[in-house]
Amino acid sequence: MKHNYIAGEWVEGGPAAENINPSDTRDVIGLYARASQAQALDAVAAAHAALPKWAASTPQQRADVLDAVGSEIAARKAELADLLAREEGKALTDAAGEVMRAAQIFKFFAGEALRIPGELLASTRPGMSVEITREPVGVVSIITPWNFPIAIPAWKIAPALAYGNTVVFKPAELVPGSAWVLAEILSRAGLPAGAFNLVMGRGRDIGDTLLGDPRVAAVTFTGSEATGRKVAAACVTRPGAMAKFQLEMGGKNPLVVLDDADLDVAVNCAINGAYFSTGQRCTASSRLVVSAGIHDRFVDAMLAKLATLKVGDARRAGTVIGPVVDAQQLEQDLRYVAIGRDEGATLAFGGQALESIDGQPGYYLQPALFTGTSSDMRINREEIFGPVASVIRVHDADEALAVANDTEFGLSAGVCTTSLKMAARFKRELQAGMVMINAPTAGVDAHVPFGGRKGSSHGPREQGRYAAEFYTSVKTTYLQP
Ligand SMILES: NC(=O)C1=CN([C@@H]2O[C@H](COP(=O)(O)OP(=O)(O)OC[C@H]3O[C@@H](n4cnc5c(N)ncnc54)[C@H](OP(=O)(O)O)[C@@H]3O)[C@@H](O)[C@H]2O)C=CC1
Ligand SMILES: O=C(O)CCC(=O)C(=O)O
Repeated sequence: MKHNYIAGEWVEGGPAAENINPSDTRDVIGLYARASQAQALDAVAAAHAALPKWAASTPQQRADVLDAVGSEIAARKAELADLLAREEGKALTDAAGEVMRAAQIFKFFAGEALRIPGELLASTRPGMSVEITREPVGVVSIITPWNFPIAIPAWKIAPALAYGNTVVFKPAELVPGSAWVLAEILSRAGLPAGAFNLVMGRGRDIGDTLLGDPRVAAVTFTGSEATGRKVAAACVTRPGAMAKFQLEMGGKNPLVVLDDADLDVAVNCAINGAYFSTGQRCTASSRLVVSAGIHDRFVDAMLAKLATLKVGDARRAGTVIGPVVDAQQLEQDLRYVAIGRDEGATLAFGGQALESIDGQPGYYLQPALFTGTSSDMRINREEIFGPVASVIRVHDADEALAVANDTEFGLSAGVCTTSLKMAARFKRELQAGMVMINAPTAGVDAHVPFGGRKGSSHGPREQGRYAAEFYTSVKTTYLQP
């Protein structure tokens, strides 16, 4: 059994949870401990005790730790990609890309640790100077979802440590394997005991401690909107000081295809954005907003391409779309397929669950495409989080923009066009944190800000040097010599 890592020790105890392979549900990857509330409290206490030491570490010490972690992840790319594909169901090539992204994120923040910025300004008062510096926030609780089992933990843990904070990390219950390996790598990287702690276990069991303990100064969360709201409420209603918090939640991301788009580019963007990683990305293009002049050609080309996408075991060569992550998510996807039909949308492709492929029982779903949909349908308003996308036909660019922005979310939005003028207009007017022009709405660079507007995100951006806004506390010092 794999144990939790608290105060520099692998701590035995607690019930075990099975980690199941969604491509073959007979395959138990391993047993992982579920932390108790007492263990979560121990982890918070350990992070709190380690804070003075790690906060006082030099930029070079921090850079060395993060660089070593990045190097080891990269060196073990094939092994970690295989584990990730096996526990989450992402196709192996996508899993390998995610592992390398995690390695690059640690390397990036190794560099950032060496250039923590400050400012020196003249005061408005004679003889006075004003210095602006950044200090660690303190103990950070990191709560991550199952859909990016190593990249999302990396883009929260690496900046937290780079800026001198200590960490209590709770991965999603469904994917403890990648998190455990990451913790094992961190445990040998040169951190003081307690600076990094892993508590696997269910959010509903240990969440209260990770959010409510007054020694936790900040909480960073990625997951569903419903849980995000609970996290926010707990951070502001707890006794004593409120916790600083950052939330990355859902998306209902539009990809607009205008009449002048290059058809191949548009179809490739839509297929990648809507279906790769089994559509289980908060940046997925779940709404394809297509103008009338290209609509029929686009739909025909999508149907032809969909027929070529191989659904199967995530680790088998040739698989493009792996299984859905678990039975509950599959049920949710199928429920939305039924809702779409009931709402009068045409199911133009897929949407059927396949109980097994090549004799392997798994959570397989044929990617689904709805046509003839409208913006007010539930399938176009609620996050489905599976390989299910809808086409919304519009008359022109004005209507496309109105429909694209007609959502309570605002994470990513794309447009396919060959017109520079249209590209500039959509860049300006799309209400989203990230705009993709002739590129899929999903799949982002590791060194630039990530995050959204409206109901998708709350708090400062993640990633790139913008991560400093969340993981540091600004101090303004007035100095009169
Ligand atoms: N936008 C995004 O990036 C994502 C969106 N989703 C959406 O969320 C739906 C449900 O997926 P799910 O994984 O259950 O997402 P959740 O939002 O429930 O889980 C995200 C993380 O929060 C933890 N958590 C759950 N409850 C609490 C709590 N009360 N206090 C503290 N932490 C908590 C979870 O732990 P545990 O795993 O133990 O429950 C997990 O680590 C999906 O169907 C999808 O629609 C899911 C993943 C990512
Ligand atoms: O699209 C990406 O590269 C990142 C998506 C993501 O972070 C998410 O789905 O949670």
